[in-house]
Amino acid sequence: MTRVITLGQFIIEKQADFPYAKGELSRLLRDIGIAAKIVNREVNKAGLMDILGKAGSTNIQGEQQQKLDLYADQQFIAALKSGGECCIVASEENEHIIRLDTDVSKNAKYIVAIDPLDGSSNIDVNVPVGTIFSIYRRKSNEGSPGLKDVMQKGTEQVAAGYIIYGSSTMLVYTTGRGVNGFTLDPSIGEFCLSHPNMQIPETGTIYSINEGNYVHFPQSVKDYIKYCQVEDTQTNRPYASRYIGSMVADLHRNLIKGGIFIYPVTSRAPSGKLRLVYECNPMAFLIEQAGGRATNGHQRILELDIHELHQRSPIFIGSKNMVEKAESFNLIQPELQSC
Ligand SMILES: O=P(O)(O)OC[C@H]1O[C@](O)(COP(=O)(O)O)[C@@H](O)[C@@H]1O
Repeated sequence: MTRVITLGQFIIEKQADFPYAKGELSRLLRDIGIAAKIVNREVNKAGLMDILGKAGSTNIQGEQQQKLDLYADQQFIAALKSGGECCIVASEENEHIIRLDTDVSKNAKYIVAIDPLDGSSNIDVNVPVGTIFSIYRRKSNEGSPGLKDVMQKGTEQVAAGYIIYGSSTMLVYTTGRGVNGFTLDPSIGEFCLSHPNMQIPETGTIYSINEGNYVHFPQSVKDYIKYCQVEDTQTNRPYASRYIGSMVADLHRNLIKGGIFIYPVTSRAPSGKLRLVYECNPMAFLIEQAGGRATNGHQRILELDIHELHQRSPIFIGSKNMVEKAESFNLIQPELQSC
């Protein structure tokens, strides 16, 4: 009989990999797991609860906030606050950083950047949504931590991952030593190791991009889409077009099957749509740890400088060979691309 390894057990066992670890990161990952279970419970019965639909407010991105966006935001912040291992949260749903200044948290070592509910446009239609998280070690030793502790390059992340609320609920994360996936077993209320050492295939036959924006894409992106659609059995083309509209769900599929996910600049979104700090950086860290590649068309996402908390970036992410191929279409500096 195969041994069931729960997330908690796995985290403790892996703690030995970090000579300096005193359990804080383990406890922080545990807290994220707890909040994920609470959010999962509401997502699963969303149709029965007054939790679908708009909340009537907009976030800093000018997006209509969904009730579930706010619910998930509150649950993750509450779990991180009571856990005491996190001193600052940066969330898609909050314009400013949130200082968790309880007696315990204010001296905590870690910063969490989070997209509490990714794929908001899919909430009401029962299509998989997710949560994306990124963890940094606090830089400032004196005084209270601040924005500069959050505005670290993606290369500084100590851990990152996502939760996908789909046909099953999974938590997939990395601490810089590979990627592991855990499936929630509702009968015991535990995330159990189901996908050890996940590796994204070096190449694939799936491309994910919102082709509804085609007319707004730069010529180089249009050329790459055409390349994906050309008949060529040698290279298994045409590729299949798959786009769920939840970054977590599209990347989870590509992580398992191989593929490329693209959200480029467009004439309507000259810096792209997805947010660098809590969407692009955590997914780039995870996909790179699984053997893939993530760039803004020419520069590694993880090396991009952070100027603003809710900064956006174009992203080309997934199977290494496919991203390199896309880059060969002269995907030059985003701001220089004519749309
Ligand atoms: O509808 P579009 O423009 O294709 O955008 C879809 C993308 O936007 C997102 O929904 C953005 O995330 P949020 O739902 O967290 O705002 C991604 O999950 C998805 O990949």
